[in-house]
Amino acid sequence: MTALPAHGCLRSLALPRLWLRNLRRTTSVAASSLPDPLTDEAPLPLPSDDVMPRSRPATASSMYFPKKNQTLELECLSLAFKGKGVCKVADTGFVVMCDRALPGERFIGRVTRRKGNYAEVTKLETIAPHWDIVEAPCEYASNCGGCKMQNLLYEAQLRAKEQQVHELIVHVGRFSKDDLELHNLMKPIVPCDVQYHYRNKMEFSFGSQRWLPKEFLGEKLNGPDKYALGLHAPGFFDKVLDVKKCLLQSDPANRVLEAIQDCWKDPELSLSPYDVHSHTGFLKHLMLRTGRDVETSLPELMVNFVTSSYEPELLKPLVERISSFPEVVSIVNNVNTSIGNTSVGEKEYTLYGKPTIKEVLRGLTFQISANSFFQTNTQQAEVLYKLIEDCAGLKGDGSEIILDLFCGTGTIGLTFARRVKHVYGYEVVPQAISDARVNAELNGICNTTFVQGDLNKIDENFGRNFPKPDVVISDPNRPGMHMKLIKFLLKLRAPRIIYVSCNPATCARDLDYLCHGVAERNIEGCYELKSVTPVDMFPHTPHIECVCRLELR
Ligand SMILES: C[S@@+](CC[C@H](N)C(=O)[O-])C[C@H]1O[C@@H](n2cnc3c(N)ncnc32)[C@H](O)[C@@H]1O
Repeated sequence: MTALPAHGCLRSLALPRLWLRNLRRTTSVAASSLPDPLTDEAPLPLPSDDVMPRSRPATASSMYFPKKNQTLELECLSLAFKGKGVCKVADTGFVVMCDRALPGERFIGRVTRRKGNYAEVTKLETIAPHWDIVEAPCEYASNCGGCKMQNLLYEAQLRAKEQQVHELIVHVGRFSKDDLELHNLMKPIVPCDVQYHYRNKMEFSFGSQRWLPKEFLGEKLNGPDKYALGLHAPGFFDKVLDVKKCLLQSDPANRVLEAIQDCWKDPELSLSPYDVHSHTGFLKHLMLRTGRDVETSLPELMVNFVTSSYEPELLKPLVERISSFPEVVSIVNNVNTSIGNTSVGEKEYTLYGKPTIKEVLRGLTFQISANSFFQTNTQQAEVLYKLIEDCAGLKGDGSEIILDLFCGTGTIGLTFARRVKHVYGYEVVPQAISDARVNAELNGICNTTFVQGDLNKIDENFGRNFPKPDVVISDPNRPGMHMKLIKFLLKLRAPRIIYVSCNPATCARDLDYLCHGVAERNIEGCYELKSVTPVDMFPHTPHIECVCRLELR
């Protein structure tokens, strides 16, 4: 594993700084459905999807505002969260955000939306390519919503991610630049050594409206040719880009995808994709999970068909075909009768083989069911967990208590269990908790307690069922921690918190609360931020993971 230099990359900080300046307390930024850390109820004043500009100093450019549909010549300066390019309108300095624009690129864009004091544009034509251009190896790269950065040199992707985290820690987390430099808080981003075929889980959608790239728009599609199995076209919930292969998943998973693509549209099978408008049709999603046979270390696959009703006879031809692949050890059917787009079924049926697959992480064996959370990049999860363990600084004498918040299937806590006295894990998904208990048993670990519960709804009794922890691991999903949990942690005063985050914006906000408090609520922070290490878990995508170490002051 090699690490890149931390700050050799901050070549375009000036512009993002402008639009991040007033972000932290804004309420008028892009709509967010996040829980509110301030009021416990209202939405959080932080954008979840985008980190958007709110106010800029009055300059000549602030007098300028482009009209909807206007075409502009633009230059991309940096990447913002979710991989959108932060761009400047030539001559005015006005800021626009553009999907798929990359730093250094000059292009013509059309204004699609005005939002507060900035605009969103769609790229029409590149005038001069971005710095660090490379050829994207995937044939779908320019149209697929999955990997937006495949044509950006990997080192440049890392620099952009590192820069984003740095910006958010300074401007949302309110850690001064001097503090950061002084204490050398910001660690270099940890790259991902394997940049393709790293995902152990992919979820494809069946769609009745195949999405066609611009160049094929004139083509007339009839009957099953209109159907698609693949990834949603960016910005469309109802249009699906038909894909035969995805370079992010394993080779066996690609062989299964190809086999299903080969036959599912055959009219003789009478299979129909679910239509999200009319709410008719059968096939909703195809989830492919790759695990490992613990004896042979060879890949083993779970195929999960998500359907709108339980009709195993309809799935039989597909099941027969894919069960002939030696790697396929589990075929399940999640039946979801709701009109929503979720892949979790109200009921799950095993159509072939076992209901679960296994994977090995940090020397432990984990059982994974169709709907349980498991780190999606197993190889990089090894790196992530090692980093978490290093940050936790365990004594290793079996005396310490660990509180593992948002524990999923218990993977982090379980990998610590042999070195500590006891692990207490909390998680909202009941199936993940039962998997965590099975995982403890599977590995002969007896010093863990996993409890199902919603950490957004804790009350004053929370904390009575476990002793004061020496180390808290908190690994929330994208909305970050609820204010109730932040208040609890500030009262608990555990000596160390390791905050693991997949959303650097909410991470920076929560670090701010834990360290600086919330003045308007009379809440005092009591932690000191010791380090922030970005980790690239998902090359070619805008996602960034961070591991942060906090010590009680
Ligand atoms: C990023 S995952 C981390 C899982 C685990 N730490 C791991 O490394 O595999 C976040 C977990 O938080 C759980 N979660 C989300 N909201 C929650 C809530 N309000 N209360 C408790 N758990 C929650 C999710 O189900 C998911 O398992």
